[in-house]
Amino acid sequence: MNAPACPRCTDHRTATFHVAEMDCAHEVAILEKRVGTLDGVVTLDADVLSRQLRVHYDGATLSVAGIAEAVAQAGMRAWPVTARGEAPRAETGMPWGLLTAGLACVVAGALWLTGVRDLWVRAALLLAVALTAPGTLRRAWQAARGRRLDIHVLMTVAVAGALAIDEWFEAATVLVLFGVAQALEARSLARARRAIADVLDVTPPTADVLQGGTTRTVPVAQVAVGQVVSVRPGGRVPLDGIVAAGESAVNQAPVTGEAEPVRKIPGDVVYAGSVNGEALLTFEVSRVSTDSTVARIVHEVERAHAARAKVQSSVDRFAAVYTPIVLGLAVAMALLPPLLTGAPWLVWIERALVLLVVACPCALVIATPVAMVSALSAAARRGLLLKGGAVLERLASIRVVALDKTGTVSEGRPRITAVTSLNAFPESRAVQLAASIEAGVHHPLALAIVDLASSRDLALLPATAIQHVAGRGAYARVDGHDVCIGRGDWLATMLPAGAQVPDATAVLAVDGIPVLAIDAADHARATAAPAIEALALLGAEATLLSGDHEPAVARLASEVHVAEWRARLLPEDKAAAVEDMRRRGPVLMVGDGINDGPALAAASVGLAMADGGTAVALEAADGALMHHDLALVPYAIALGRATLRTVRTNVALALALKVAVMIAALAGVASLWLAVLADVGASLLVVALSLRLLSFEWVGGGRS
Ligand SMILES: Nc1ncnc2c1ncn2[C@@H]1O[C@H](COP(=O)(O)OP(=O)(O)OP(=O)(O)O)[C@@H](O)[C@H]1O
Ligand SMILES: [Zn+2]
Repeated sequence: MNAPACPRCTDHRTATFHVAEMDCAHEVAILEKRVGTLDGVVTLDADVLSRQLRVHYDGATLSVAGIAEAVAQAGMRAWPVTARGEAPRAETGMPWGLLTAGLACVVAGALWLTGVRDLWVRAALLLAVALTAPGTLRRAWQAARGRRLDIHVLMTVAVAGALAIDEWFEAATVLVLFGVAQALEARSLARARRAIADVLDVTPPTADVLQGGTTRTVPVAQVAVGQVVSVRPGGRVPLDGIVAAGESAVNQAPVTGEAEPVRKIPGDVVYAGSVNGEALLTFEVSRVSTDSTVARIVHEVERAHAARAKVQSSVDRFAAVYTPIVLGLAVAMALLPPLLTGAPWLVWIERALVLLVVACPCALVIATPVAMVSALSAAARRGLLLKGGAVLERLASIRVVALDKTGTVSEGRPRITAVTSLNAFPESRAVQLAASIEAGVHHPLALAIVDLASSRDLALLPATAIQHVAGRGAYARVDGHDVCIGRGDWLATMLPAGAQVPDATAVLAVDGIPVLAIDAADHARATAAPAIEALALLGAEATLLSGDHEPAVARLASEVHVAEWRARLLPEDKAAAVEDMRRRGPVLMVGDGINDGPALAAASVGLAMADGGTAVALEAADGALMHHDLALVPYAIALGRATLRTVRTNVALALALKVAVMIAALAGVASLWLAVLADVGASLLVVALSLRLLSFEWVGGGRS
């Protein structure tokens, strides 16, 4: 993987590690302090969900071993991850020790109830403690050595305290419950990771390469650009490429999210991860596997995981002060009542131990990343690529939506509706000259004008010195004349003062005299009107931005029921218009990312229509629509809101549970195992609620 250029390294490298102990905010904070400050480390991304640590460093001053060493000094172990998704330790398998310990607790309880006391009960409890304590003790020791205070240390202190005051039953049940909690949490997180990976992991591992008349099946990583690959009917396309032979309907939903299969004929682009339809296709590979569109999407989504949202940072900050405060409270609770009022020590120590367990902020910390990652994956599956939780967060607040007209709301395939000759210039000659320039220009209008000329059987004349001025028009020398075509106001500045330029989509001038007015119309996309209606349901007003002249913009606006529009904008005016709209609230701008880069950047959130993933669009914006479905615009806002709502619910639930246990502890009705149960419950609840976002659907209507 290429590291981004940065001035701080002479030898850029990026390494990814799996750190099994990194399951809470403490660990991340410690790693940031210990590893982040190492000589040669440029950036450090820690992802609690995948327990991965990504380090960008200067290979000249630091090595993978050096980083692993620093992690070890912090009391954790770092395993280098070589390929995506490869974790060194599977957290599955039957936890026999835990089951036996649980059974021992049940037996002890039963014996105690039936009146058998002391020896046997104690033996059963001892067995339970012996089976469960070592794991927790080892982790606590690692943490203590790295001067970290984590849940294992808290648990060890709590259990030691319980044993010290001769509460064997408490100690054993707490250890067993804690073991169950850890196992469940690991399992549900592993499930979350798998669910997310499944969404994104769509490319087959091998490709059928045609070489000298035979087909060889080789790993996709070994296929080079230019090789010819075949895909059987029903098979998955292994790499990005251009169809060389065959004709088939291809379902590219896994890549672009579009539901309908797309017909592919020779010359068309196919994307790795798409599913081939009814016929054999052969195609020439255009990108190596690590550079395919879907690989880039995965890369963006993975990078997005590390980009922290504001809520996440504030939750982490809160967790960082929460733990010491509750710990302080626990110490005060153990000491003050007995010292001040002479209350019995045992009672208050036991109550303080409960607080130690409540002090673990894990459920709070895990609340945000699981929700964010689930939402980002759900979006990616639908063809909406978002660059991180921060984007989701800003989407939630959107009040105004600016839509670029041509290519975004309209299909971007204008047809010429009228041509009017001016100053008695022959119309055919004018159309011929216009098409001769436009043949050398890349613009939707240019295509329409060339089409018009060919439908009238007008031959194109050679044009020299063609200049295209973005958002304005073009000029050239054609057949010995100075020919200029473009928007009226721009053309007026190119002509001798006082020239009469009519109002039209474009005007053609020959040797300084306007000779042809061209009117064009473009169809609205079928998805535009419903999307704008859905936006209204979400309380977001839509505004159309266009470089076209007023009548054309007004016509399209009324077709899709947009009350507000702005016409005759130059590309730089669009950015100013967005700035202006921001006074009314956060603005979402949707454009095609080519002429409207500045406007996308000026908006609170800029989404580009990437249509299969042009790199430009991905880089310029906060996200991209991988296919032309405007329904993704209201979906994005609804998803952002649902994500924030989930995060807030999660944090509130986790806090409420903890406060309830705290109050119960103060009142003396909470036991240690109840505290552990509340802690597990909170973590599991938070993960379960967040995973619901994986299947988030929004089609307009009540929710949100
Ligand atoms: N190649 C061209 N030929 C003729 N006119 C052009 C050309 N390029 C631009 N123009 C003129 O400049 C105007 C603005 O062009 P621009 O490409 O910025 O936007 P647009 O095609 O109108 O799309 P949008 O509605 O998204 O702004 C066009 O409406 C047209 O009048
Ligand atoms: Zn670097």
